[in-house]
Amino acid sequence: MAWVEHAYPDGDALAAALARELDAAVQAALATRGRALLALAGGRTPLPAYRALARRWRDTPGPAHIVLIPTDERCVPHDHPSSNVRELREIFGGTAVRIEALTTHDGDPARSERYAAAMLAGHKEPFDAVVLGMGGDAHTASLFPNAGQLAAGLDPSTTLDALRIDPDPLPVEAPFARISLTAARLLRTRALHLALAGDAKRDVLAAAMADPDAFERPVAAVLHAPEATVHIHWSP
Ligand SMILES: O=C1O[C@H](COP(=O)(O)O)[C@@H](O)[C@H](O)[C@H]1O
Repeated sequence: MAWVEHAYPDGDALAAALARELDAAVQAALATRGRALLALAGGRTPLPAYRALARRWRDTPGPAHIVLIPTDERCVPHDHPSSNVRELREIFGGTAVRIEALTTHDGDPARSERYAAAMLAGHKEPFDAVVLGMGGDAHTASLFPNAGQLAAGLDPSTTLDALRIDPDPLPVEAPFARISLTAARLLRTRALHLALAGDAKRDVLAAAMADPDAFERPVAAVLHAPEATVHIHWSP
């Protein structure tokens, strides 16, 4: 386990730096393997970085063979305001990337869980980069503390790439079942970034750094994973 902490004066600086990191990971993957695979968190914090990345890719022709997968998704229809895949499709519109959903178009949780398993079976290679966010309750992706499926989502030896998670209680701002990549799948990556903003989240992060109990604070599962180097990007 290792952490590299990057503090920025503001969200714009965080976005620019994270976009540069992701672009570099993608360009290296394209140069060596001819394709790139990223997993991208939902939520508000990383969106400016994705917009900066999309601008780069619109300005530079030819970044094809790039696949983007959400780290987690709310079980809502794809045109719903809370849909992470809708957000990614809007942001990366006009670029040559392919965006895979973790859910069926109608967002049905049971069908979506099966759909995600089948889709991810076609993407078994390590991610070139993963971007995680973190909630105020220390959830990451949709690995929520207290969810009935959390143990399965945290199991380091699981063969599952993704699973349904029912947050308990449901978050008021997005009260939906989720499909989340498992911690094991998230950790199968060449680069791991955690983006967060504000003093409150910095305090939650500090608690998770000090205590490896991932049932209490699921983000601890990646912070304390034996082989992982987590790049932590923070701005006020
Ligand atoms: O529910 C979610 O929240 C977290 C954090 O989001 P933010 O808006 O506080 O940045 C996010 O990482 C996760 O992907 C998302 O589904």
